[in-house]
Amino acid sequence: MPTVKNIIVVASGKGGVGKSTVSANLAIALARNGMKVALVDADIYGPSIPTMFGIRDERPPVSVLGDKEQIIPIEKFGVKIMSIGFFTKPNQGLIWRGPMAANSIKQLLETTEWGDIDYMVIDFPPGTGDIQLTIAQSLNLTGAIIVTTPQEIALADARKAASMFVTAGIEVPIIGVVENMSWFTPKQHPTEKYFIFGEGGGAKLATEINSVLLGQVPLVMEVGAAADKGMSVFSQTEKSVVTAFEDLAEKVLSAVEV
Ligand SMILES: Nc1ncnc2c1ncn2[C@@H]1O[C@H](COP(=O)(O)OP(=O)(O)OP(=O)(O)O)[C@@H](O)[C@H]1O
Repeated sequence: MPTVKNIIVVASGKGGVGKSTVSANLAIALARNGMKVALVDADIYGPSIPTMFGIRDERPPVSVLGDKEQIIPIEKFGVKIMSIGFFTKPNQGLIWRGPMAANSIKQLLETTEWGDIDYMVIDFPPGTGDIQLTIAQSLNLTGAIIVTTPQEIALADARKAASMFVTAGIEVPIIGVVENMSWFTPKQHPTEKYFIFGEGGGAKLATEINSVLLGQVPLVMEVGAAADKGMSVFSQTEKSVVTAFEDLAEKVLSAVEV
């Protein structure tokens, strides 16, 4: 993909820790900074990006140039989006084996007409399977962001995901760790923080893997509601999450220059 300057993968060990939420809102935040941004949903067995962007029923058009067919990504909130979810029936899971799934992602990336892109964010499936390995080995990745909740069981899996990137032959720099669902602040008690999943886990992981903590995203009910309705968190009244993603984008912009 010669027109794509930087490819950043967002990975986690455990599922459900907020990897897609971080991928989606990081992409939107980078676009709000004037960057040309693409978002690839590589979470092939549970693609949630189309729902999060409210584009689940859309089908990307195909452009034909001579004998070459290219898929045009769907654009929303300033981000060019591609997902295997556009090509599957809702409620129907994929039952592909790893190599087939990995190849379909590769093909999807190669046949999409991206245009000039400053940052491509790839939302990885959780864990360290064939898809992650194939993408890490075949694309020239700029770096990886590890998402975790502060909970020890999430951290244990996040360590494994991080170790994949430092394995010989893969060697993708880890840009940093994002701790999601860091605390909960009830509306009635705006000065209080409840550390539901524990405290300091993201920072601990960052130190262990010789990296940095890029940010902490609080647990906010509207985040889940916005995802279900296909709304950006940036349209919310709850500013703590907006600030968290703006800060994250700033850190990524200074760590990975265009
Ligand atoms: N900070 C947050 N506050 C409230 N809800 C959140 C937050 N982050 C994520 N969620 C919600 O938690 C659920 C899981 O998030 P998400 O889909 O981003 O996780 P994931 O790690 O990508 O999961 P998987 O890879 O297993 O599909 C979603 O319903 C999402 O809206």
